Amino acid sequence: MGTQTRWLGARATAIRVGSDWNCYESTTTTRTRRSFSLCCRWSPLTTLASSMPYEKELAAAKKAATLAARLCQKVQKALLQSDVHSKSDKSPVTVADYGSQVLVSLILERELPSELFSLVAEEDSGDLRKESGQDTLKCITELVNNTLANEGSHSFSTLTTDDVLKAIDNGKSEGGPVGRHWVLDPIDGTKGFVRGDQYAIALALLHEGKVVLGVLACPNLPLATIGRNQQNSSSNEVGCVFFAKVGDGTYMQALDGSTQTRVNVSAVDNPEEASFFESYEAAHSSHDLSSTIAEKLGVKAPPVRIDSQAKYGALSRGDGAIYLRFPHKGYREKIWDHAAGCIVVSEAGGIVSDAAGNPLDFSKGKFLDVDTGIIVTNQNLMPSLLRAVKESLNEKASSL
Ligand SMILES: Nc1ncnc2c1ncn2[C@@H]1O[C@H](COP(=O)(O)OS(=O)(=O)O)[C@@H](OP(=O)(O)O)[C@H]1O
Ligand SMILES: [Mg+2]
Repeated sequence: MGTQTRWLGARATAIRVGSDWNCYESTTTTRTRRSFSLCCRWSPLTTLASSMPYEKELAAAKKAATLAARLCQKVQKALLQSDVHSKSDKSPVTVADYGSQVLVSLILERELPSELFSLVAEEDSGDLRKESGQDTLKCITELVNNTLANEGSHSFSTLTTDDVLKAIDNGKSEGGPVGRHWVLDPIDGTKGFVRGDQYAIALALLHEGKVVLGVLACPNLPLATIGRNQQNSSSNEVGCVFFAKVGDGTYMQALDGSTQTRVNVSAVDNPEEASFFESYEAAHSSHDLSSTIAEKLGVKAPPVRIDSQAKYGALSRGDGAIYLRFPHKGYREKIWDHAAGCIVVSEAGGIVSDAAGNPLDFSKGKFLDVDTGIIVTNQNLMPSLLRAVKESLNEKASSL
């Protein structure tokens, strides 16, 4: 099928590529692509479905994150200490972090060919371009080629090391308030990944500074539940994908592709019945402060500590009702550590805010300017949680 064009008036053009109609709005300064749904009166129903807002983008993001998760699973199984390299900030980074970023970058570009592609991602190719990085680069290239071949992605010819470097460097975008930007943490919770614990492939799309879709692939997260009720669960199956797009709710399915189920945050309104998540690593979030807040609020259960945005996924399906994150002074949160988790929780009915109750602002580039910390809970508990946070922070400040 060829490309067809229809003029919709002075400012808009609908272009059909294959079976999809897309709407392009022209202004004097920009030409932005918009999803095209009910206004497309001549579209057949099948076309209408595929042009629902962000539908194609969500399908591409799920495909990319799932394939990246396969690669990560393979590496985590085989992980030996010698596979762990050190970035300049000394955090462990493995071939899987890079490999995951390559796959997501290639798949998004391949699946959404008409997009102006912008990706804000955690890894860069600097270390791999050095003499000392050549063996790692070869290893990543082989890993990505094997993953693509095993998953039957015949549409990719064998990648060279240069293709791999280019795909990694696709992630150099700075983001910002204008246009569309994909946001990727190829392995969120690298320390958990290296430890054999929880991690996530976290992918989100920003449109005009707002998160409009998010996918969290959590290869080690139990399908049933984690935390307080885990011991009652009958299934040992692990591997979940959470996904959400704006206005459409949050869904979860097994990483191996079971039917999707809609999920909702816990409706608990009594803090005594609530449990809370926090970072596994005390260096990433003050466990002391969380425990003061939880005590003030009346939470009885001990904290559930898991790595990565798997915390947002677990909270979106009601495994726990609260997530507290208080990084130590001077740390600046990155958008890729929260964008996907944020929409997964908010579309499931939860609230994500900074410690002062302000929504997170993803429009400022790579960093989030958060006031003190990030708190997540349901609508019922948020007012009392905000009070407990405020009191605890005041007490902490006056004790210094
Ligand atoms: N000092 C400090 N303070 C706060 N946060 C930090 C800090 N250092 C790192 N990070 C970021 O934390 C990401 C890991 O997520 P979590 O903190 O939720 O998980 S963990 O339990 O601590 O592993 C982790 O994500 P990845 O780097 O993708 O693993 C970091 O972006
Ligand atoms: Mg991260």
